[in-house]
Amino acid sequence: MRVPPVTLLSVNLNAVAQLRNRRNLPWPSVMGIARVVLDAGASGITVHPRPDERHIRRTDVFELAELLRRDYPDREFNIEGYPSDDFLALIEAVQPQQVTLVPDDPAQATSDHGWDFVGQGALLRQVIGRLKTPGRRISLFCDPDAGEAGVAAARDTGTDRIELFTGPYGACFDDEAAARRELEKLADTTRAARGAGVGVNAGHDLTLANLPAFQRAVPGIAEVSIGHGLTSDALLLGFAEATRRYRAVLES
Ligand SMILES: CC(=O)[C@@H](O)[C@H](O)COP(=O)(O)O
Ligand SMILES: NCC(=O)COP(=O)(O)O
Repeated sequence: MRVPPVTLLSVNLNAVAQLRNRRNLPWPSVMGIARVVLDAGASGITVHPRPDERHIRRTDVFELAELLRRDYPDREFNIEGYPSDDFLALIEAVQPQQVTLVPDDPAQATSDHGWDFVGQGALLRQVIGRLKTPGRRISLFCDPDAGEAGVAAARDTGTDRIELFTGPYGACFDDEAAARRELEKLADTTRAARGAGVGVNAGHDLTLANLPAFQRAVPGIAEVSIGHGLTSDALLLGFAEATRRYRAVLES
């Protein structure tokens, strides 16, 4: 598979929506921050609307889709979630360019594992058959140690890409040896995926501190989606500067 020229940055706005939802007020504005990060060069916007609307609301999803379509037609909308009936209907109404399917149950605090591609293969094949259109790619959340067997089972679902779950790597911020071991798993799974013709995205707990080593050790990533870390940096730097710094790492 051809090496992507540069790893793209999709900014996840869940954390911005979560801050807004502390009050029944419209700020910080999810749409306003979307504009700032897109103007600073983000290649797209990611959201993971959860059933309880604890952060991103259904209305945000429609407004962001309209913003991207109207003012940023060259950028992508990536919507993540478990393929419930409500989620599938939302995707069909909004028509994003990428859908990332994640095996979360509704009560889950955050995403913490990838799909069982064998055990849930039938479900995934059926959902992907329904969601995949010429203008839309599908990505499946994937454990870092999926390896060749996992990737082969993922490919059999018909997915275009996998998204590596980088949470365990992010959790090694104070343990270099453990971080190296996580990077090896991520690199092995990426090699296997690319060898099988499956594209690779990555995300969860990536930060300005851990992204450079990830970039060096795991080449060939098409896109990273980053929210929590970038939002934390933006509290100090502002969203435009934070976006530029993440892009600079990805383009170095
Ligand atoms: C699919 C994934 O990796 C998650 O990182 C997700 O987008 C984050 O969800 P929360 O913002 O709800 O923790
Ligand atoms: N798919 C991962 C994502 O969108 C962002 O996760 P995080 O940076 O908020 O951990």
